[in-house]
Order: sequence, then structure tokens, then C-alpha cells
Amino acid sequence: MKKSYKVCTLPGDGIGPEVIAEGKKVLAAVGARAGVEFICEDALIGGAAIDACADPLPEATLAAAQAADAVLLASVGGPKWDSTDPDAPRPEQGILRIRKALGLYTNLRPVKIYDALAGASTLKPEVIKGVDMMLVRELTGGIYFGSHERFYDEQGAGANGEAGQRAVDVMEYREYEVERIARQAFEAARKRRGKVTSVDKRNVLETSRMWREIVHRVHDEEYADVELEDLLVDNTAMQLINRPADFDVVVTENMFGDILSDEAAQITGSLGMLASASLGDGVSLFEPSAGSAPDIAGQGIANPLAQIFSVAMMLTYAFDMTEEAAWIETAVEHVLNEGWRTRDIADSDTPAEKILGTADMGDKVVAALA
Ligand SMILES: NC(=O)C1=CN([C@@H]2O[C@H](COP(=O)(O)OP(=O)(O)OC[C@H]3O[C@@H](n4cnc5c(N)ncnc54)[C@H](O)[C@@H]3O)[C@@H](O)[C@H]2O)C=CC1
Ligand SMILES: CC(C)CC(=O)C(=O)O
Ligand SMILES: [Mg+2]
Repeated sequence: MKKSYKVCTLPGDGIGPEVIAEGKKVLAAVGARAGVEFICEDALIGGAAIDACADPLPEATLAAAQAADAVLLASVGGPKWDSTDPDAPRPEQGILRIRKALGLYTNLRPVKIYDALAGASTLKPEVIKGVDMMLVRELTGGIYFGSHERFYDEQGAGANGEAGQRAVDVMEYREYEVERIARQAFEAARKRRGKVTSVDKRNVLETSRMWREIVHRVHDEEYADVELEDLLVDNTAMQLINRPADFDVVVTENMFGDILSDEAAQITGSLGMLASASLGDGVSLFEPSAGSAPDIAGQGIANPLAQIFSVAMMLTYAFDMTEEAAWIETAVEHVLNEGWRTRDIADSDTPAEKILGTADMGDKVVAALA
């Protein structure tokens, strides 16, 4: 009997529906070639879910995700749902809540340079040559999951002690949360070039001092064969563009990882290239690292490759189909080598007739898979 997998697909907002359509096309093409059936069922998340039922993560969506073999998410958010009311539901809460509910504490964000795209990066070709790193971001702890509060103080919040606002976001980590993400990073390094860079801000933050201590303990006790380097997050932001090819596995807490991964994406030329896998102990979720790109939504010009690479990561991590995942990588490489580009990865040498829209780029990848 034909093998069959259920995939819960979450288009979300902005460019989300446009790029996930291409991810699904590619998944169907891989399924046809591999003789595997992928049954995709859409559910609501983010702004689309707020519009439909005033909840960025409806119960039905969480239930569908939990019942699936994997979840493929696009992205959420947009100006329509930006509200000054702190109690108004926000699309981004949908993502944070599904990560927490599914226990997705590990976020893998691979940053790889394609030779054909060397000209698309703002960095010099000799700086980005050979870049191949894996960002391992802790995804269910830290400041994104601490309490977020706004106060109005009758006195003391203004510069001269007068009345004014005060806001508090709490950053908290527990020992087991650092231990388990450290293990993920060391395990990843053992399958790669054997080096982990742990990023923190230990000169200021207590969470970072604990982070560094625990990462070192896990290293010394269980992974002494892996090379371990520590870097402060501000220095990391600089070194990522100074010597990006030196990094192998980079492990860091939630917010630092969020920020550094957007920076690292730019090394590749565009955020539209960066996929991610969010893993825990149950069902896994795969999504582009970028957001909903409201500035280009609805124009059919978004780069679908991050979503397509997320499908490749799903094949690898959720279905153990590494060979089929490699088909996607090879197909994309072929399309890029032929000179096809979306607008974000085109450079001044790209002829206009080689610049494709979202759906046409998806079609090229599907054609290269045949
Ligand atoms: N995982 C998610 O769903 C995330 C959602 N967001 C939300 O997305 C909304 C927009 O946030 P921004 O700060 O503008 O970040 P963004 O990541 O959506 O966009 C940043 C820049 O990258 C470009 N970009 C992103 N993806 C692209 C693609 N596939 N092809 C071509 N260009 C692409 C955009 O056009 C924009 O110029 C906000 O509501 C934010 O909260 C932001 C990050 C992650
Ligand atoms: C809602 C945000 C935390 C999403 C984001 O920026 C990300 O995961 O990269
Ligand atoms: Mg982000």
C-alpha cells in the first residue's frame, strides 16, 4: 500500500498563502516521484484566524496540528492587526502559542551559500565563500515567553519623577531548557564540522551566566570531542558578517537567535532563502524564517524558496526522507544555476526575463524535480 502522511498546512498572512502554495506543489511533486502520498489540510493561524474567530491559534488548528504527521507553516502578521490596545489579539501570539503547545524547543536555521547567488549578497564574494552554518535557536523560553506588562505609574516613570508609563518583559531560563538545547547543538555539530559557538550576553545578564555554565558542563561531561567557543551576542553580530565561513553550529537563546538569524539570512542574499525546522518531542513544524512581508504581499513576487526548503527539512526531520530532500536541494540549485531568480535574489547582472514571480519559481523547481 502507498505510504501516506498527513500534513497540517498553515498559510497565515501576507505572503504566507502565496509561498505555501509553492511548497505544496513541490511536496506533491516529490510525493509523485517517491510514490508517497502527502495529504495537506489547511488550518487557520495568525491574522487570518483572528478575522475568522478572534483567536490567533484556534483550538481546531492546534488539534489538527497535533493529529498531523508534520506541520508546514508560512508566516503571520501584518499592519491590519497592529493595535495599540495591549489586550487585542496579535497574529504573532499564534506562532508563539503553537511552538509552546507542541513543545518545539529547538529551531534549526541552516544558512548556506549557493555559488550562483554570490552576487546577491551585500557581502564580498571572498567573505561569503564556503558559508555553511546551522543556527540552533532555543524556541520556547526566554523573554518571548516571560510576562509582558505595561504600567502607568503616578510618579517615578518620567525623567523628573513625574507620572508616566513603565513596561516590563521578563527573561527567564531553567536549567533543563539550556541543557536540552545545548545537547541539540552538540549533536548537530557531531554530524557537521564538529564546532559549536555558544552565544550569550554573560557580561550583563544572569540568564546568560547560567547559560554559559550549563553549556560548558554539558560539553565537558558529554561532548568533549566537539570544539566549543563562546561569543558575546554583540560581537557575534559583527563576526557573522566579518568571518561568516568560520561558523559551524551557533547555539543561542530565543531572542538572540531570532535577531542573528535575520542577519545571517542576509549573508545568503535574502531572508526569502532561509528555512527552518522547529523540533520537540512530538510533531514537528517547518517554516520560513522570515515574516509575512506585508511590503510585497499580494504582488506574486515573494521568493518561495525558503518555504520550499522548509518542505525539504520536513522530509528530512519528520519523514526520514533524506534522499527526497536532496532532490529538492538539487532541483533548486539547478534552477539557480540556470540563472532564474525572484526579485529579492536578482542582482544588477540579472536580465529582466530571468526574474520570476512566486508561482513561476515554484513551477521551475517542480520541473527540475521531474
Ligand atoms: N514566523 C513568522 O510568522 C514571523 C512573522 N513576522 C511578522 O511579519 C510581519 C512583517 O515583519 P517584517 O519586520 O517586515 O519582517 P519580514 O520578515 O516579513 O520581512 C523583512 C523583509 O524581508 C523581505 N522578505 C521576507 N520574506 C521574503 C520572501 N519570501 N521573498 C522576498 N522578500 C522577503 C520583506 O519583503 C521585507 O523587506 C510582522 O507582522 C511580524 O511580526 C516576523 C517574523 C517572523
Ligand atoms: C513571532 C516572532 C517571534 C517570529 C519570529 O520572528 C521568528 O520566529 O523568527
Ligand atoms: Mg524572526
